[in-house]
Amino acid sequence: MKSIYLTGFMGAGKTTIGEELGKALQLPVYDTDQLIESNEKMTIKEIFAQQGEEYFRKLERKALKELPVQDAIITTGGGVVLSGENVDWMKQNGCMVFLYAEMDKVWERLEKDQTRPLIMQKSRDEVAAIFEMRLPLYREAQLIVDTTNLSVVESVKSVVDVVKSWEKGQH
Ligand SMILES: Nc1ncnc2c1ncn2[C@@H]1O[C@H](COP(=O)(O)OP(=O)(O)O)[C@@H](O)[C@H]1O
Ligand SMILES: O=C(O)C1=C[C@@H](OP(=O)(O)O)[C@@H](O)[C@H](O)C1
Ligand SMILES: [Mg+2]
Repeated sequence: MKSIYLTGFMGAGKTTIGEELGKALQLPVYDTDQLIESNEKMTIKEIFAQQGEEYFRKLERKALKELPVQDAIITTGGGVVLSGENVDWMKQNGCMVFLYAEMDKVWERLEKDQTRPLIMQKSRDEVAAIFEMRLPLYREAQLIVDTTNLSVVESVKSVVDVVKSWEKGQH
């Protein structure tokens, strides 16, 4: 089976839902941010601070391509869609899923977060502008799941359902 790529804005729950999805489908889970942090021996926050966002995006493009395109769950960072090359890669090699959560929900979860450089010290309006700018990029996904009012368990179930029916249509 083709790998499942979870995409969506920061705080949508990609990393959390991906872990549980891996257990449900008995597939290994890889998170691009975690791969980058372990390769670089630095946190995402340190990479942004010391090397800048452009450098991080280069590492992100490389990490995405190193991960298996078969039989895996890949959880991505929210900005992976900023590269059209990444979007093409996910859609051509696997199944790109957009985990949507409303801006209010995202803000509630991340307002106090100190690990995400693009959220830290930003106002709600500034984060909302990034959110709006990215929405059309996430909508490129083959599948969309609205997790705004779902628990992690319910989100996993929804992703399993939509992916299973998508797979049937592939044959
Ligand atoms: N469905 C959910 N319900 C409640 N909290 C959630 C849900 N999904 C994620 N969270 C919480 O939101 C925060 C961000 O989740 P995370 O998985 O890191 O998101 P992402 O990888 O998309 O940025 C975490 O604290 C996580 O526990
Ligand atoms: O949206 C973004 O540009 C980013 C999202 C983060 O991942 P999460 O979406 O898992 O928070 C991480 O890759 C980095 O801080 C940049
Ligand atoms: Mg994450």
